[in-house]
Amino acid sequence: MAEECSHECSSCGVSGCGDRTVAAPSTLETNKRSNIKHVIGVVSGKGGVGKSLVTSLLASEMNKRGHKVAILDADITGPSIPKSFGVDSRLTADADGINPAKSASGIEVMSVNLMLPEGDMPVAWRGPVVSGAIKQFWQEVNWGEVDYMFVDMPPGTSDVFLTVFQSLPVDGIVTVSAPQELVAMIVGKAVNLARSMEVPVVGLVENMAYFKCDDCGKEHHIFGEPQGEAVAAKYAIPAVATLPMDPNFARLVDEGRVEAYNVEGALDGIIDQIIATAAAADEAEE
Ligand SMILES: Nc1ncnc2c1ncn2[C@@H]1O[C@H](COP(=O)(O)OP(=O)(O)OP(=O)(O)O)[C@@H](O)[C@H]1O
Repeated sequence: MAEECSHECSSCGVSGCGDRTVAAPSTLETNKRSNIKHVIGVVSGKGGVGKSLVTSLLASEMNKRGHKVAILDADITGPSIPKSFGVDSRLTADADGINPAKSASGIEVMSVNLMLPEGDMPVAWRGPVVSGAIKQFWQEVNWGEVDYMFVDMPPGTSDVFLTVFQSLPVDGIVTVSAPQELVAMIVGKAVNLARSMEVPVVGLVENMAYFKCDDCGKEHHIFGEPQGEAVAAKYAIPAVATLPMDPNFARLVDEGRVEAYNVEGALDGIIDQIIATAAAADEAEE
């Protein structure tokens, strides 16, 4: 404990103090038209590794299993979810709040890009404004009944990361990596931050792990040997998935038809783990 302790643990910089108390996160209420049962954050320690693509695919796979699914695009300054799903309709609102957009298969989507006059307008907001927007998406959108909400997080472990974990009742995170050693190390930062906030890490997706040659069928490890299994073992992550580098991803994202991609069961283990984590959370609440 610091020599002159003010008992203000939240503002104290002394590490390793045995008397530190961590304030329980006070999650925000949603509006009366929302009943969001489970929230899964999709994170990556680094930009451009395919986090938004994985968010879209996880949401689509969960939707295909018959669950009601929504995506909150918390990547406020680099929002790409509406484009992936071909959603560009103007949002409507009523006395209760903003109505989310809906994808072709019925996934609800809320993103700052749906509020801009033009999709290519930049969003150069400072951290607190970004955090405020995410809170508004949670509180002021008429989400309705949602079994699983996926939150596409901004890359890295910024203050927005903390906002989401402190304001939304996140059940677990899925972390996305590409197979470079540095990226794997960065995954560790996101995992450790989530754990320090007592949020379980339910899965690791190693994206762009290989490229399969159309002609000979051989798998080429363009970014080096896959290391998802090793990283998952190191951080005790229960489910691992591997996705190839596939031009069809980029094409379907460009066409706004990400839901049409067939992942051929590659994400089943992670989807199962998300459902198991949600069931455990429900049981603990009862
Ligand atoms: N496995 C893949 N095969 C081919 N293209 C991919 C793959 N994964 C992602 N991409 C493409 O790479 C680009 C970046 O992907 P994405 O936007 O999902 O990354 P991100 O991690 O969310 O980026 P940021 O953190 O900057 O938002 C997109 O154009 C996407 O279509």
